[in-house]
Amino acid sequence: MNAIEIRGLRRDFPLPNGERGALRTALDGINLTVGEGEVHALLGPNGAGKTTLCKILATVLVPSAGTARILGRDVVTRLATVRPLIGCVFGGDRGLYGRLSARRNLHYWGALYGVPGHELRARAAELLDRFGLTAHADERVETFSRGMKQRLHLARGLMHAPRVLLLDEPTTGMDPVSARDFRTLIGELRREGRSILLTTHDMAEAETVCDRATLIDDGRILHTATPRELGALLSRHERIEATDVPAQLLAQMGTRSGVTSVNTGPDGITLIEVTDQDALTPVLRLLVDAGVTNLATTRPGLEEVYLQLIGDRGMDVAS
Ligand SMILES: Nc1ncnc2c1ncn2[C@@H]1O[C@H](COP(=O)(O)OP(=O)(O)OP(=O)(O)O)[C@@H](O)[C@H]1O
Repeated sequence: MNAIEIRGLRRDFPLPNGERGALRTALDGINLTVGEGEVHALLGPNGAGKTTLCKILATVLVPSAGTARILGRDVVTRLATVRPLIGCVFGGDRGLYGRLSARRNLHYWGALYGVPGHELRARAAELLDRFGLTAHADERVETFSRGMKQRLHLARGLMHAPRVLLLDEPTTGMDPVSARDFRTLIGELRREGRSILLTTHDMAEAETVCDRATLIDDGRILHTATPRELGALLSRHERIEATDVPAQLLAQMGTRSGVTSVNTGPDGITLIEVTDQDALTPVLRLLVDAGVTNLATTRPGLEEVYLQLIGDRGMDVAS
């Protein structure tokens, strides 16, 4: 059974200042499957429809058409059975009570999600520890930094140990160390068998943590594939990065069949593109025979694919 199964999903909103009956289509016939135990990244520019999709899966918004199922249960018709299966982290200030302590917030949400009374304390303490919040556990949440609130959001989403996690930009506002810890956490959650749908603007994050990624733009899916397959979409070429390549060899390299380009940047790194795997091995051998040991083969990463397919609208490319 799939963790998430979406068929022909559509969501229209009335245009805020539009004519009566005028609609904006936020999701336009989405089909998407997330397997059990899969970490799936949803990538797209501002306004692409990511949050709308997460909200429908979280049962807080109904679709205009189409269906969405969580572990086989329809999110509209079987709402009560879906809710205990999902943990949602939407960030921002919603969902946390500023005047309560972090611990009391977790007790409150755990109780709401049906965690038995005798387990609440232990579960909250474990999660506070896991997210580095134990030292502040009894302080009011309104005194927390944005990053601390974001970590508390994650803890809240895990209180009832949901099988499916919906994370909408979970690392926004986190410092780099917390963001790195977050990636480790995703790995742990995957090993526990949980399935995760994660929206992010951070390509490096998506590339490191996800099994597959879906690129979404203007309410439509452009591609779903592993980061490596997406890289291959852009280029059938293999690339070699090498440093300290002798000038004579560089000249020789440029005339070899199967080599499409040779460029050395100001940092001294030479990028050699070859047509396919067959052309790769002899070029690598030439480099090694010439004493070049600092070598790596690469394919375009998610960020390059994203920029090529979608452009830099709403994209955090600096990270
Ligand atoms: N309640 C609403 N009423 C009207 N239009 C809405 C509503 N919610 C979303 N939209 C519109 O639907 C489209 C998709 O919005 P959504 O928030 O899902 O995008 P997103 O991909 O999450 O963007 P971001 O990366 O900025 O969070 C946008 O054009 C948005 O303006």
